[in-house]
Amino acid sequence: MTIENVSVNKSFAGWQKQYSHFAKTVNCNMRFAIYLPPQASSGQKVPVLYWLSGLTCTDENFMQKSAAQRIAAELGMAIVAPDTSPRGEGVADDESYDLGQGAGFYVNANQSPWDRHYHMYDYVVHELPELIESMFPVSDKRAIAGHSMGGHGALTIGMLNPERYCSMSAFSPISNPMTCPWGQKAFTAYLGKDKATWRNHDASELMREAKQFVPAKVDQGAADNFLLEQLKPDALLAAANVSGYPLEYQLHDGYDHSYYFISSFIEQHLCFHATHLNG
Ligand SMILES: N[C@@H](CCC(=O)N[C@@H](CSC=O)C(=O)NCC(=O)O)C(=O)O
Repeated sequence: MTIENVSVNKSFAGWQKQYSHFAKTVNCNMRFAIYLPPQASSGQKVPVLYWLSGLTCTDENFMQKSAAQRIAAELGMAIVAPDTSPRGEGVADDESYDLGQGAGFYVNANQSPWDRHYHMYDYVVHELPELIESMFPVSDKRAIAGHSMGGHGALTIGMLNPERYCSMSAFSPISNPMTCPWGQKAFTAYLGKDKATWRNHDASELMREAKQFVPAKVDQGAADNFLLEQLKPDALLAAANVSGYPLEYQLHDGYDHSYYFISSFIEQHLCFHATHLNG
């Protein structure tokens, strides 16, 4: 396996790096960012938080805007942020911001033309952790978190793979994609019309049926302009109520959908994950 280093910056006595590599699950080159805390330079294998970003993002948004590095350095936690879709000239795309490149939705597409590259679920769950755990001084203790489309990805991937993740969290997740415009558009394109397949990638559906409980934390801004039409946290809360899922949920007055919200509460999320990764 070869990976190409794209950038290196020292940050809080650790290292912020970007790499590019050919990923067989998505059949194209992918870029990811990794923050390695100082503990990783002294021979210690550190646990990893996988961060999934939202629509229009790359591997860079979270690393540049969340202010997570200082806390990750203190906690001794690596953070890995993959891109949000396959990319490149030969990769299918759409003119809109909410489909195609930058909008992979963390599923395995089974519909043409998306099925040639859009296997973000397999990339995030299997290929990327395998690479990270073989090339960097990290342990196989994993947590997963994300924002909006990435919050949907983190919650669904966490619940579908309870044995692989110690904890999961989300900011402003698309909580019930089967019933919102972003989700319906992406699922129709990538997964076709069969709603049984959609259900397997809908956090509210999975939470309602959950039998194994991956520790979960969700934060939502009350002034988020996507709240009612796209995010639907009430569906997730209702589902948690049915299954008895111990979901930690907080609604925050005045906060919107932006990284200003994420950077205000990222410390709480990293501490939540550290408790479960080190427990
Ligand atoms: N029309 C907007 C919508 C894109 C947007 O708000 N993206 C969010 C995630 S939304 C759900 O997945 C985001 O994180 N943007 C990047 C950022 O750095 O803030 C647009 O095209 O901007």
